[in-house]
Amino acid sequence: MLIGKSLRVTQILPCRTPILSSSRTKSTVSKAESVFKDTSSATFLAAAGNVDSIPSLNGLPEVVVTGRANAGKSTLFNAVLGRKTLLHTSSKAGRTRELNFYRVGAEPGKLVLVDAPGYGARGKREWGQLFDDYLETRKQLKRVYIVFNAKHGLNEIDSHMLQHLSTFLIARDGTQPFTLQSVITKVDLVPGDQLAKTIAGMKKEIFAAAPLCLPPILTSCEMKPLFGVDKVQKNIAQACGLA
Ligand SMILES: Nc1nc2c(ncn2[C@@H]2O[C@H](COP(=O)(O)OP(=O)(O)OP(=O)(O)O)[C@@H](O)[C@H]2O)c(=O)[nH]1
Ligand SMILES: [Mg+2]
Repeated sequence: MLIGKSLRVTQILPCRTPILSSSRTKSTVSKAESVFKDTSSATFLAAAGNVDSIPSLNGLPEVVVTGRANAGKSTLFNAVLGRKTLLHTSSKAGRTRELNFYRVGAEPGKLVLVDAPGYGARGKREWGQLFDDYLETRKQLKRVYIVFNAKHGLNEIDSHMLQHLSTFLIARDGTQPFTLQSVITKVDLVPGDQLAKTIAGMKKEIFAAAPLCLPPILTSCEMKPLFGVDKVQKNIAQACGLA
């Protein structure tokens, strides 16, 4: 509990920061930018539909994304990679059906992004089992990103997922095998005058369900320029020990 509180305090935006302002600074972002700079080298490596087909990939540091179907997971990782169509996206929920592994950087690579099928009404039980098997066995996993759609907020299934993920966060020996980071995407779909209240409500629900979850990064992959994607890049690089 204490760990969660201290992490939260250090990451919350200063109260005078407008909710959609960019706090980007050259010195803090540059290392992370260099990790994702060579957009053309990002490569699809493998897909896994069951635990036996999860590739080993030489232990490169890895992060995975989860969230309700159609929350914008694949779109977010495309934006992080600086690509439009490397990951398949769709306006219909249920597009991603396997764990898909993408290498960042030229061979041998700097880190691996893993896209996952969504949960919820359009999810499938076997996808949930695959995700749990992955979490339980993946030694190089550094951080799980859980994505919420700003327009839809959290529902009961999201809260259950946060509670479920929390059970993986502290190992029996007291160490933390990986961390959990929330991301709120599609902020462009919430009217400006409702955004602060919407985000405050979502934060409350996230922390109620998962006190150890890191406070949300706000993003939009529709705004031009992209909003918050540089923060996600930096966050991934840090989680992987590269910034
Ligand atoms: N307005 C808006 N639409 C977005 C944003 N991000 C994604 N979308 C749209 O949301 C829809 C779903 O995006 P995906 O990235 O396929 O969502 P997903 O979570 O990977 O979905 P599944 O693989 O089906 O679980 C697509 O039509 C995207 O264009 C955003 O920031 N703003
Ligand atoms: Mg997807």
